[in-house]
Amino acid sequence: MATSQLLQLAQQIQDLTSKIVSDLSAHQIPEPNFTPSSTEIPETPETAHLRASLNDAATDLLRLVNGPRNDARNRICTLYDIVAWQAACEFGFFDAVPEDGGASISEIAVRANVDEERVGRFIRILATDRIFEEKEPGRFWHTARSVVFLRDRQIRDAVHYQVDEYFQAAAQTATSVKQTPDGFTLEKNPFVASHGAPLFQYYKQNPTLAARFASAMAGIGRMERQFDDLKDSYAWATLPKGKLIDIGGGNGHYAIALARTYPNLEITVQDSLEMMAAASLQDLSDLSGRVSFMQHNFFTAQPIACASAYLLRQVTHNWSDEDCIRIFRGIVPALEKSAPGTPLLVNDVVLPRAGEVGLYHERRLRQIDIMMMVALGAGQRSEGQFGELLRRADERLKIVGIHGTGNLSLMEVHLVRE
Ligand SMILES: C[S@@+](CC[C@H](N)C(=O)[O-])C[C@H]1O[C@@H](n2cnc3c(N)ncnc32)[C@H](O)[C@@H]1O
Repeated sequence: MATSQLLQLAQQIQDLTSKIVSDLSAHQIPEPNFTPSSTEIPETPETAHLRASLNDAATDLLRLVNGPRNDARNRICTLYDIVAWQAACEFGFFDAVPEDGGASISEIAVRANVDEERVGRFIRILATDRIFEEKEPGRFWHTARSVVFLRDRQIRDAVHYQVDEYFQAAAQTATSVKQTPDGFTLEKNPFVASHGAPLFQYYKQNPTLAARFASAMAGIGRMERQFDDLKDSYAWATLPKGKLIDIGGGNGHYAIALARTYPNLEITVQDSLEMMAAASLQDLSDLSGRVSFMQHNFFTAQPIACASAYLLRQVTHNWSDEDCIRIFRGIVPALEKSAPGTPLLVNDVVLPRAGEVGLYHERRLRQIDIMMMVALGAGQRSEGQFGELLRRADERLKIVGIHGTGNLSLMEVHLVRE
């Protein structure tokens, strides 16, 4: 066993990498590489766990070897990596390079409608992160790390909305903290300081950006294994007859995926008029009407009673405690009219206690917590905080189970009647 901490970390990296390689080999899956034809390591709970441990070990090794000053220099300059991402998304660099065969800076500049000088600078910093490769001077090819954004619009949108409206908002954070000594709210937060309106109102005013946001939500879900986690974390196939109501379901991408996986499910997706417009662009002909859409404001009483279940996916983290209480209360009358034990399923991050999970995993959860603070003056919550909000909404609302193994948990809440 290695005696130095650096060698111990290197040994952990060796052991974890050997496990990954042997698992790939056992399943006859090729190792990933940087070429566009490379496949990714499949997303399973086991690979997610190995990856998190490897990230913890490799990042600690780099932190120690780089040292605090060198590491700080690298970190503060990631801001300029984001600037290059912003240009690449905004001006379509990913589409400007064909999948087979490269493109010169001048060709990319024409397609992107940006001058060659700036295109070259932006694309060269991306290439230092293996996003594009300059195989010949002035000529770039896709890599595995760039071609994904050419092939997958939703994944690109997931990057684009972050480096655009969210990045602008994030820059206002410290200023906004000084202006709000009592804390952030939906009306007073960095996003509002930057864009002049709360997030969902801003999207109401900008339908194109609203459609990009809906597409980004689907993309983010597929950047992790969120659908698989949702699919596997509840016995959807055994839900009794009746509608599953996906409250704040966006353009219905999760409802559609669930309905395609579970032929027993009939789902109504509720959201704003703008999201209904984005939803109507999708081809649902294979679902025989099992997914329907209705406009509904979740701050008003739930209009569908006697459902098989109610789902709130990635909704609560957008709202303050008081607003979450209003959302929960809106569902209570419908739960009262539904069969006893009808679940309210809250699918969101449940923050871990200190030391409960590795730093890599906790950091990813806390990044979203800060994102919610910046964008909505809201945040993620622990199990205790959720329990307290539910109790304040209605004493009878109780968490009866917490399911799932991924970043998001599925809390099963019942209206417990004596
Ligand atoms: C973070 S997104 C989550 C969407 C979807 N559930 C998912 O998991 O991808 C939050 C959703 O809440 C919707 N929303 C915001 N305010 C709402 C309201 N008052 N009534 C209904 N939906 C609302 C937004 O339009 C958005 O689609």
